Amino acid sequence: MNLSVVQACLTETDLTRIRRAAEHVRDHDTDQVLAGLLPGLTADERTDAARHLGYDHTAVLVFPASLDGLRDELRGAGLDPGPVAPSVVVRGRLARRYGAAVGDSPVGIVHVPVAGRSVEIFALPVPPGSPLEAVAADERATEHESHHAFAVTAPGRVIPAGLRTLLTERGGAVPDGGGYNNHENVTVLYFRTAGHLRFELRLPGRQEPLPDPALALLRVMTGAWATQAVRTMAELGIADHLAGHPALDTTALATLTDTDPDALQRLLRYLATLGLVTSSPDGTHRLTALGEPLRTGTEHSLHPLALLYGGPFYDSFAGLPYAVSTGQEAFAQRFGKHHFRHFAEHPELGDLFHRSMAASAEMFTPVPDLVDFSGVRRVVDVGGGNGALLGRVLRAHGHLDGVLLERPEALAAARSHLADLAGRCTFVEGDFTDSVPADGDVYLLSRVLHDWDDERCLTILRRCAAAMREGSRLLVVERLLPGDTAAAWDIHMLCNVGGREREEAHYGRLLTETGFKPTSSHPLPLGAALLHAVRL
Ligand SMILES: C[S@@+](CC[C@H](N)C(=O)[O-])C[C@H]1O[C@@H](n2cnc3c(N)ncnc32)[C@H](O)[C@@H]1O
Repeated sequence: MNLSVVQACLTETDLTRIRRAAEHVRDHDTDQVLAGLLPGLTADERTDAARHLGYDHTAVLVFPASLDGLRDELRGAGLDPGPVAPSVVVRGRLARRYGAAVGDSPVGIVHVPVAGRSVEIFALPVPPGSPLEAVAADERATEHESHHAFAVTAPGRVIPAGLRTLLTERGGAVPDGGGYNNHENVTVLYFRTAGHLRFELRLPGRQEPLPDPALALLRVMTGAWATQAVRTMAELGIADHLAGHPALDTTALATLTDTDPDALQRLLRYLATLGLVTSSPDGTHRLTALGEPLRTGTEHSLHPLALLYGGPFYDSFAGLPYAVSTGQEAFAQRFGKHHFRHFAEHPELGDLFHRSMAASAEMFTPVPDLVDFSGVRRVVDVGGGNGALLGRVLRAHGHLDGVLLERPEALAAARSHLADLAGRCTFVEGDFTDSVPADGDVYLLSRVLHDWDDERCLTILRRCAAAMREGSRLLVVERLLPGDTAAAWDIHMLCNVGGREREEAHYGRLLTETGFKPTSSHPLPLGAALLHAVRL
């Protein structure tokens, strides 16, 4: 009987890959590994993350002729390997990738300590001449199993959940499976990065697995269903009914809303998954904090926005591919004209638009205190809408008077909103691309420039500059890129309005080119900012 055993026989290529992994572990700290994997994270975000997780190991899959003698060979290469154990996870992944080719081949796992961390070596035995040589060649080329691993040090669920959100939503990592390992009492979660690298998060104890990426994508894909469910909730006045009658059951709500009880029950079940209502086991429903702004008549009600985004702007959003292909707004293609003209011809839509703009007027709250209005007599609001901003400024500073320039159809809403300021406010019907009222000390341009392309913005700003005295001030309110909110509204501008959201520096260039000096900026609620400029 031949008692000789096949020796491990690591190839020079695999030994080099192991040495490289060891060098990486030795030469990189947590921040550097995070930066390499997720370049989208800011330095501050990496620093925050590194408070709760540490770079733990780097893994590499190698292909010795046999698992026997593997530790000796690694010792011969100057490493100090621990015992070889079977790896069920990597074996399973290889079997799924290569099917029968992997057959019953075992996969070993051995840890080699390096500088307080380790290299995790997976070994799939590939005897000379075996069909697994093709698997080895493919895996060496693709490095599917190579990854870096971080150990989360924070206990509990709150910080691990926050880390997962940071890595996926800010870092762009995509969840790639994982599970609970009861031998080590750790939950291992795998991720892929935009650059096709893999990493692993080792969390203490048993943690909820991340949603399957396909499920997460389905949730994104069906966002239109959520928009329509919210619009239906708004149209039926469900928030008002639930707020007015605590603990309504479906039958009672169906009577109040004149709806089919079964269909209403199904809508409420979906709205509950969106977090807008909660339903008790006794069959009654309640409004949640998220659903609360859908009530009508409250100070910052979002009810009109739910109707606008679920109504005309929803119809035109179906034309987003057209807008992206042509750079033209889809609203005009869908309704035959620019939205300001379309709304002017449909007063009920115009009214809805102005009430919708007022719905986000919360962003104006700090403005009266952020600006020094001493020495100011007149404030001119250019394209002032229903006067939500001008009204706030005039009510906070009794010595000011105001002028509001608007399109004719918008002035009625402004007159009604500013009725209490009648003696102090003048309403001017006009077109800001023709001229702007003179004789103001401070000019407001709130959410106007984002409606237009650069060329039209330059015209509007030139008309302002022409009307303004040297040294008078211009205040611009806009959402600023970069930022998730501005990125979303930028697509809305592209598709529905024909304008765009911009970075602060972009507004700076437009202002400088038209005779202004940008001086400062302040963040406002709802992702907006107040930009100050002086007329030179
Ligand atoms: C997005 S709204 C902003 C309204 C208001 N400033 C605010 O922040 O709530 C833009 C406003 O510009 C007005 N507008 C559009 N074209 C205009 C024009 N050519 N001349 C004057 N106002 C115009 C619209 O009627 C609309 O009220």
